[in-house]
Amino acid sequence: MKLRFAPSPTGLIHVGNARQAIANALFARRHGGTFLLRIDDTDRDRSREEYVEALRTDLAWLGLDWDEYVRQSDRLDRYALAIERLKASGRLYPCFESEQELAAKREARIRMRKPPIYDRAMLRMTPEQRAQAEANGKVPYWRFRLSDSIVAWNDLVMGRSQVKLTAISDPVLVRADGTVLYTLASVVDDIETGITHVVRGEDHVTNTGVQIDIAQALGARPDRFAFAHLPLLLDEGGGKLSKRFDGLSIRALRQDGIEPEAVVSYLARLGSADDPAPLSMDELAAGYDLGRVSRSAARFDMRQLLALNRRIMHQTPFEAVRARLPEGATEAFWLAVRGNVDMVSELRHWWDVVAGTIVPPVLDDEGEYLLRALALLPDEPWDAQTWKGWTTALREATGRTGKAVFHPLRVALTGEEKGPEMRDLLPLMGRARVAARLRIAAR
Ligand SMILES: Nc1ncnc2c1ncn2[C@@H]1O[C@H](COP(=O)(O)OP(=O)(O)OP(=O)(O)O)[C@@H](O)[C@H]1O
Repeated sequence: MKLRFAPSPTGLIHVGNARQAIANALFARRHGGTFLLRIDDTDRDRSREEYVEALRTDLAWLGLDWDEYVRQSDRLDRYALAIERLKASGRLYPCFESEQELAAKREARIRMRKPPIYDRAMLRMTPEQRAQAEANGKVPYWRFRLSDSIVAWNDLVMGRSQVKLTAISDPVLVRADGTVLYTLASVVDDIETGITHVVRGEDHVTNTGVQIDIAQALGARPDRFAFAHLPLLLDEGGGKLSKRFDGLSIRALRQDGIEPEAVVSYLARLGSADDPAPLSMDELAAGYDLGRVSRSAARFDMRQLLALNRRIMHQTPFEAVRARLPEGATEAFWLAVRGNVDMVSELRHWWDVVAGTIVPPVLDDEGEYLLRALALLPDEPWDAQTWKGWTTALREATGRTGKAVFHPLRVALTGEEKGPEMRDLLPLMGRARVAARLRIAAR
């Protein structure tokens, strides 16, 4: 078994693209198959080297290792052979119509209530007419003559699927400048690199019908590939994701401080019969089943991702995050705060609370209480019992109970209404810092 993820390097990959990469990687891992990363860079105008690097980095960050790596731009000679073969069998035919001519024909067909597909006029061109066109300086581009048939397959996600080829224009596979289009390059690669399962987005369903036809024209058996089309992922407003707006790019999530395990766990199960849970790649792969993926579009929900991220951080040991913590942060700090933040990037604030400077609020009505608290502040050394001892003494001295005891202290010392246990924060702050903040807040 062999699978591939085949992105075009035309922008930063987003969560929708990543969902396909994860589906391929997990399916391959589940069945002991091979996972190939293929860079579909035949479109020279839109492909950029920096995006090739970016997608390798982003996939590696997600923990998706590939067993093989292929670039379409390295395989142009293979496509040239396939082009010759299709020309020789008469399946590729030269075309000379300009964009304007095609647009005019389309409009005419719409007026005549005919489907606006290519009319195959060039297929009926005589050799003399072709010679005449070339003598006039025209260079042909090449279309593939589709079969007059319905192509059907058992989709591993969508179930029985079919594409009626007579309802589609014969696709252009070679441009006038001789460069090959993705539609052909992809088939040649899938055949020659031994791909068995093509798992990709629903946007490719029509392509699949066409590509099965091309594969057969190149000598492949009709059942050469198994197909799975996953529904597209939409943004929170139900809009389309795009590589050109990088709000939901993998890069942006990484820079925001989200854990890769959270992204993978979330995307692996989003829009499936299984609830997202914080699981390792092996655990996810063990139960991965394309049959459990829903057939309708799924929406990306940042709150769900953050909830998962929080759960993952809660389980993460100090050593695993150490390098990403603020400089000087200790294990005690990590254990105190990890259950109270959605992302590692929020830790900066809590590090300032315990080891740096914050601007504590002035608590107008609590001045007297805070000064009492200052007077009762125990001497160091401090430990996890210090908070209890201090607040018990305060309760007895002031007659206060419940929230009225703790809340003014929390706000004065952290500047926040909520947060990690004060019991854990207090020893990290130390007496001098606590005393200074009480004085400021009491003013
Ligand atoms: N919103 C989406 N949800 C799920 N999968 C998607 C989404 N958009 C693209 N894909 C899938 O991502 C994979 C990589 O495709 P590709 O690199 O062509 O992405 P693309 O976002 O469509 O980019 P481009 O605009 O450059 O064509 C394909 O399997 C494609 O079906």
